[in-house]
Amino acid sequence: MGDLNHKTKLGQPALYRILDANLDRAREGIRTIEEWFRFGLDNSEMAAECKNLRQQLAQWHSNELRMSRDTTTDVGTQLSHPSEENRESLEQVIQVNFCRVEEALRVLEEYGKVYHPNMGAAVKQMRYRVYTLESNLLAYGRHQKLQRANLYLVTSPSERLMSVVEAALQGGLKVVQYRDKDTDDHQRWKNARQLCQLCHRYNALFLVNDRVDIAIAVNADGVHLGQQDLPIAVAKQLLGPQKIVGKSTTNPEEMKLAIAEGADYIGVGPVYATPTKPDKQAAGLEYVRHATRHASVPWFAIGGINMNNFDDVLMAGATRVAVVRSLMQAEQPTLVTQYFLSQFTRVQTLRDRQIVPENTPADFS
Ligand SMILES: Cc1ncc(COP(=O)(O)OP(=O)(O)O)c(N)n1
Ligand SMILES: Cc1ncsc1CCOP(=O)(O)O
Ligand SMILES: [Mg+2]
Repeated sequence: MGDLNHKTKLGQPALYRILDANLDRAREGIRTIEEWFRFGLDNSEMAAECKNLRQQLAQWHSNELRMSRDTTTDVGTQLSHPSEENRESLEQVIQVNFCRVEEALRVLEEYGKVYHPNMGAAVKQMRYRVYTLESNLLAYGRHQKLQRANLYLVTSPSERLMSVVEAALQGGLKVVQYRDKDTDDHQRWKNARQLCQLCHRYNALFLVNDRVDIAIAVNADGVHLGQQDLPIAVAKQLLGPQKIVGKSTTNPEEMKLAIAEGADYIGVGPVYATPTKPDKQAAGLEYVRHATRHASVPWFAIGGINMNNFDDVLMAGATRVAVVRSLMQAEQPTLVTQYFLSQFTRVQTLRDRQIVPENTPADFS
């Protein structure tokens, strides 16, 4: 094992060099993450937390530790892995830097215990704060994706399940819900796992209908609950606060309650009668107009929506729509997705030019 307190060529203990290198590593990693919070996300709260962590680390970075640095004799400076040279996306940059910071903090925590009686505990606290920051970032990213999504595919059992979903994702779809009332749990779990991986490959959200347990098992982005399912608070307790919980509503009272209970988004419908939910009465465009005026969370008009009546739903004020058959039964799901998305862009352009008023249903009757 060698002499643990042996001196380096410059007469400094190895411990100092380890602490110095890892304080640098942690601070650099946090700075990299901080820049993204500040310039990429415009999130001052998360940027401030990074700054605070950096400042706390700086307090441990004493002159005696800095003086121990000797890069010329550091055998580690020559060691690099090809994967360190390539970054495929900004997301990967952030992920890699979180790993780097967490590793460096773990090293500081362990060796810090030898250096100063308070260092191990202080760094441990910081490590947990970094974990919290990471999970807040994940939650923030999920909610951003939800905010930006216009089109939502709710699946139905199909032999073409994976290929239809992938085709829609290729068309730009950003939210998918796995809904399957017929299959056994083992197959449900397998489908959900495969769909979850597929959606994440396309940077899309993946939610599970009704089943919190399956959502947890496959690490889905969240769950969609109906009026008869678990309460939102219970689902959030099980899933964790960073996941998305959506709720179906069919009338203004259910909408008010779902929002008060903390739904991250709501389904508004069925707008039209639909064979996908034969026992539900249509709520009509009137309910869409109500949502346009009163919903304070993202909401998706759902039920019987297709390419023919889509414009009516948009003109009633919907800016987000969920469909089952229109995509699941489409011969060319990519093209249908692109069509729906292009119509959202068209109407948004009209709204921006104030040809169609913002958040007010256009009355064309
Ligand atoms: C986006 C969205 N909105 C509404 C529903 C319907 O949910 P629910 O009322 O629980 O009915 P089932 O889908 O479980 O039959 C939904 N799934 N998604
Ligand atoms: C799940 C659900 N919830 C309200 S309507 C509906 C089904 C919508 O299916 P489709 O888009 O095929 O009419
Ligand atoms: Mg349900």
